[in-house]
Amino acid sequence: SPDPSTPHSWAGRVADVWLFVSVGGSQNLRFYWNQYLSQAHVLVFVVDAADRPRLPAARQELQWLLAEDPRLPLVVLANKQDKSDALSAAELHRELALHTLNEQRECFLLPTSATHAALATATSIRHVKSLLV
Ligand SMILES: Nc1nc2c(ncn2[C@@H]2O[C@H](COP(=O)(O)OP(=O)(O)OP(=O)(O)O)[C@@H](O)[C@H]2O)c(=O)[nH]1
Repeated sequence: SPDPSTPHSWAGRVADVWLFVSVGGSQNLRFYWNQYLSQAHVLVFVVDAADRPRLPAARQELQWLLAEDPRLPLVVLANKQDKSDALSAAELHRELALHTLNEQRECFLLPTSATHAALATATSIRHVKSLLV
């Protein structure tokens, strides 16, 4: 059985458990988003990079969320990269105005795809999730 006096004890590892909470993006759920922020260690914001008409709304929602916590690290996933009309990570960086974030904020922007075909690739959204938690 694990020795609780060692730094690698089972008891120590319990404290490292991560909880990944996926909160829906539909309009009626956005009201609750900020309630998760106070206990969050990182915000993962998944954007449909192929849905150009809704990018201004995504930018606004993201900026509102970030205003709640100036230090919360941010990971933006530029999802649906399998679609030919998807914006690249660089284009999404511009559309979401990520250059306007304060310099203390850690921000990572990653191209992802959540399709079955992408599961085996480096940009699989599942791969990114396993890197994070
Ligand atoms: N082509 C493609 N379709 C995707 C990808 N990710 C999600 N979809 C599709 O997009 C649609 C919406 O996906 P959801 O996962 O329900 O979207 P969501 O925004 O997480 O939904 P909520 O959690 O309710 O906000 C579904 O039909 C998915 O199959 C992707 O990377 N590529």
